[in-house]
Amino acid sequence: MATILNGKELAATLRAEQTEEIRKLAPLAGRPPGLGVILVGDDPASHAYVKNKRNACKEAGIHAPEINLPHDTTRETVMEWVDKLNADPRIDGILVQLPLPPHIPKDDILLRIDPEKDVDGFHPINVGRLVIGEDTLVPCTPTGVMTLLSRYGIPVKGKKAVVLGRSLIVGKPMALLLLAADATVTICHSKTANLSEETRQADILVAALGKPLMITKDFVKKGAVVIDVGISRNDKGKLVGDVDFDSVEPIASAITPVPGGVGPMTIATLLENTLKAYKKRNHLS
Ligand SMILES: NC(=O)C1=CN([C@@H]2O[C@H](COP(=O)(O)OP(=O)(O)OC[C@H]3O[C@@H](n4cnc5c(N)ncnc54)[C@H](OP(=O)(O)O)[C@@H]3O)[C@@H](O)[C@H]2O)C=CC1
Ligand SMILES: Nc1nc(=O)c2c([nH]1)NC[C@@H]1CN(c3ccc(C(=O)N[C@@H](CCC(=O)O)C(=O)O)cc3)C=[N+]21
Repeated sequence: MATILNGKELAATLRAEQTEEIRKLAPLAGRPPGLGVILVGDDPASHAYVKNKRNACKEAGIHAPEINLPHDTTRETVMEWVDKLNADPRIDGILVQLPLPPHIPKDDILLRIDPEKDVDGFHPINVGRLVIGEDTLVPCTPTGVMTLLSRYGIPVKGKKAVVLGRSLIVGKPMALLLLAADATVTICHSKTANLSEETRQADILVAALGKPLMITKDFVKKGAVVIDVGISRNDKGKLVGDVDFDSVEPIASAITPVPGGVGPMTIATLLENTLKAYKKRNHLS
């Protein structure tokens, strides 16, 4: 019987802490924190994420204007909106929802965001700072995973961690954070020769593939900690992760559910990063 790592519950606890902190800081700064969100097109998964963010910001007292742009918006228009949010003194964080439509080059947009407002941690300056080991804004999902591990008292130092996936948004920063926490880290991807041979070595296994239920018990060492980042919808429209929870849970020592695991921690961390940028910009401790 594995410990279920309840991200939903922990995220609610973190949000309560954030709400309290914002209540104390807003009078000192003369305004609440601000998070500007740019959403291009009408990808339903993106809208669901934005809706959850909206509710979390409202609850915590974060000013969170949303810029909804049609699918056929030009690169220049998105750039102009980024410039406006960069220049807006009430805005501490900027999030451009990914994926962008194919005609808008993602790298150009991410490069335009002021690194001090880059609450997603995707700007090359912030990626570089993370690699160097400087304190900076770090991508929300992997940071949320580290918070989940630490709040549940799961040791990372000296453990063998295997990360499945190497994206900018999850896999790569996840591997860097585990490395910074003194794990021995292996990163696997679609060209990895023998995936289950690698994953069966893992004390901590993080799946961020986007392949529904691919990770069965055959990929998992007994007693491993299993973190499921994947979010897909099955044919009934239900959310499922990359991990086959029913087969893996009996042999794992701890495991995250989907939904209710990593997803809510991503949103709690987005608020945390917004708070971090707000405090820095206002010279509050
Ligand atoms: N819970 C949350 O808060 C979040 C969840 N997600 C979810 O996490 C998942 C991953 O997202 P993201 O990182 O953006 O996805 P990407 O598609 O950008 O990356 C997927 C990675 O998995 C690798 N991969 C795919 N198939 C296989 C395979 N069969 N064997 C080995 N490696 C494979 C790819 O390898 P290669 O590089 O070789 O192509 C790639 O590195 C998605 O389900 C997404 O919805 C994402 C962000 C936040
Ligand atoms: N610039 C940018 N930054 C991101 O961080 C980013 C992004 N673009 N694009 C899309 C992915 C995906 N992502 C999710 C975060 C939380 C949930 C989440 O809260 N999930 C809930 C359930 C949500 C529901 O019920 O629909 C859960 O897992 O329990 C889902 C998905 C962030 N991403």
